Amino acid sequence: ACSRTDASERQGEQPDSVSESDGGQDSTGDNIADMAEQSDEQQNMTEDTEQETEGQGKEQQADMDTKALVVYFSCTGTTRSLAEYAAEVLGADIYEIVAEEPYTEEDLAYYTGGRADHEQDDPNARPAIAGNVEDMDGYDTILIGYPIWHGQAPRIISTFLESYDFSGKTIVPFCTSHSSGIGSSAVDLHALCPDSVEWAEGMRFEAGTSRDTIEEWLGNIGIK
Ligand SMILES: Cc1cc2nc3c(=O)[nH]c(=O)nc-3n(C[C@H](O)[C@H](O)[C@H](O)COP(=O)(O)O)c2cc1C
Repeated sequence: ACSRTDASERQGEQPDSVSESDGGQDSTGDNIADMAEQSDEQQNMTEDTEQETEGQGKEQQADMDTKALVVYFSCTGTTRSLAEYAAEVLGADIYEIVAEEPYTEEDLAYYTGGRADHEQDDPNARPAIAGNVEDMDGYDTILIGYPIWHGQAPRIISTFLESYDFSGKTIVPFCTSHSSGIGSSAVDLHALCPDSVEWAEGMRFEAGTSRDTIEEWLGNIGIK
């Protein structure tokens, strides 16, 4: 399931539409070294666009300066698809949270007293992450996607949120689940970040949610 090998193998399997988006090919935790290069490209594009729209109002200009990063954790690919759609729609970079110790199928079998069950039972569990986001300062909007595990975000999301300084940034949580709603899973993450973080309301999607639905959601919450 969630292994590093799987993650690197997957790179070759991604649809063309994903590799066209800025940073869409960065699906592994280890493989974001070229993000800085991509961000330069994106910066140039932003400047060009700004010149074209000069005089159309400051508010619009402010929107264009926003740089988003789509972060996700996904063991069986459900959340990944949605994260890829979001990155595509926003032209954003994408970063996969990869566990240092990959989750095996056995680890993920819930209600068996396995690894995932244990972690979710312990609010202080902080599974280690392999790799990191190199230039978190360069992003002002962070989308974070996760599967619901026993009504909550997987504890590795807590590890991620405690690993960076998100002061002054906007965080947009979204999740997938078998049937549960988002519940308190997103709001429970707020305490892990500084008060100056602006949290968007979290959103739960079902497996197989379309790109159009993701695009509509991003429009509705005003980040697209
Ligand atoms: C350990 C574990 C706990 C889960 N707990 C719930 C749950 O409480 N409610 C629910 O609807 N689905 C639950 N699921 C199902 C996942 O939320 C769902 O399959 C999700 O879409 C998987 O996302 P992924 O493919 O991106 O990993 C759980 C799955 C695992 C592995």
